[in-house]
Amino acid sequence: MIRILDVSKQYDRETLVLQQIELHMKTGVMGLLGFNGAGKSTLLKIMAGIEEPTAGDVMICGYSVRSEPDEVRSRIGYLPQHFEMYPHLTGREMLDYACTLKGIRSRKKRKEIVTRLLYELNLEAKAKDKIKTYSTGMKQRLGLAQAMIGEPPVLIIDEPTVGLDPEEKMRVRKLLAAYGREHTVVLSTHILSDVENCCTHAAVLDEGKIRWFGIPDCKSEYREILMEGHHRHA
Ligand SMILES: Nc1ncnc2c1ncn2[C@@H]1O[C@H](COP(=O)(O)OP(=O)(O)OP(=O)(O)O)[C@@H](O)[C@H]1O
Repeated sequence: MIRILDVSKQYDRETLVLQQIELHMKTGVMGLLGFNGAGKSTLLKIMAGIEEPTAGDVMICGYSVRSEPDEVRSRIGYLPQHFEMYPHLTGREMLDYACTLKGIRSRKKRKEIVTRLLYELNLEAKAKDKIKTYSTGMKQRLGLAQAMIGEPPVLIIDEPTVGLDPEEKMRVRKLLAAYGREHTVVLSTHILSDVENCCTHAAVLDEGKIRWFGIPDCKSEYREILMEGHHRHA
C-alpha cells in the first residue's frame, strides 16, 4: 500500500530534515513517533503529496507521489496538523462540501456518507451548528471525518488525538484501528498510549532517521529509544 523509498528532505542548506527514509507498510495502522522537530509532519506531507522530497519517492497503492500525484490524491485521505475550516459552515455543510471536492456528485450519496461519518465521529448532535461554535476536539473529529470520505485505501493523519478528551481519544483510536483492518493508516503522535492502543506497527523517527520499526508492545525496545531521546532533547 505504502512504500517510502529512500526519501530525504532538505528545506535549507544546513538542515537535512529526513535522511534516506525507507519504510514499507501493508494494511494496518502505523504510528510515527518522535520528538518535536523530528520530521514526522514533513514525512506525512511528502506521503500526501503536499511537500516534494529532495530525493527518493513514495509509492501509494503503486503510484508515485512525484510523477502521478492525481492518482495518489484520489487514494488518500489526509488530515494535516493545522486544518483550516470554514467557520460559518455547519459540520454537515462542511462534510457535504468536502464530498463535492472529492467528486461525489450524487446528493443522495453525499447525504448517506455525511450521515454515517457524523455518527461514527459522534458529531450528530452538533451537525447543524456552525463550526465556529465547535470545541478543538470537535473540529479534530470533523477533520478526521473529511479525511475518511470515500473510504480511501490510505489514511494519513497528523496527530489524531490532539485536543480530544479521554473518551473521544478511545473512540478515535477504535475507529482508526477498525479502519486499519482493511486499509492502511499512518498517524503521527507524541503519545505512547495512542500507539499501544491502536497501532499494529510503530516507527521512531529521530533526527531525520528511522531509529526503530516494528510491532509495538510494552516490552518493545522503542520505549527505551524514546526515553534515551527524551533525555537528549531535555
Ligand atoms: N517549510 C519549512 N521550511 C523550513 N523548515 C521547516 C519547514 N517545515 C518544517 N521545517 C523544519 O523541519 C524540521 C521538522 O519539522 P516537522 O514539523 O516535520 O517535525 P515534527 O516531528 O512533525 O514536529 P512536531 O512534533 O513539533 O510537529 C523542524 O526543524 C522544522 O523547523
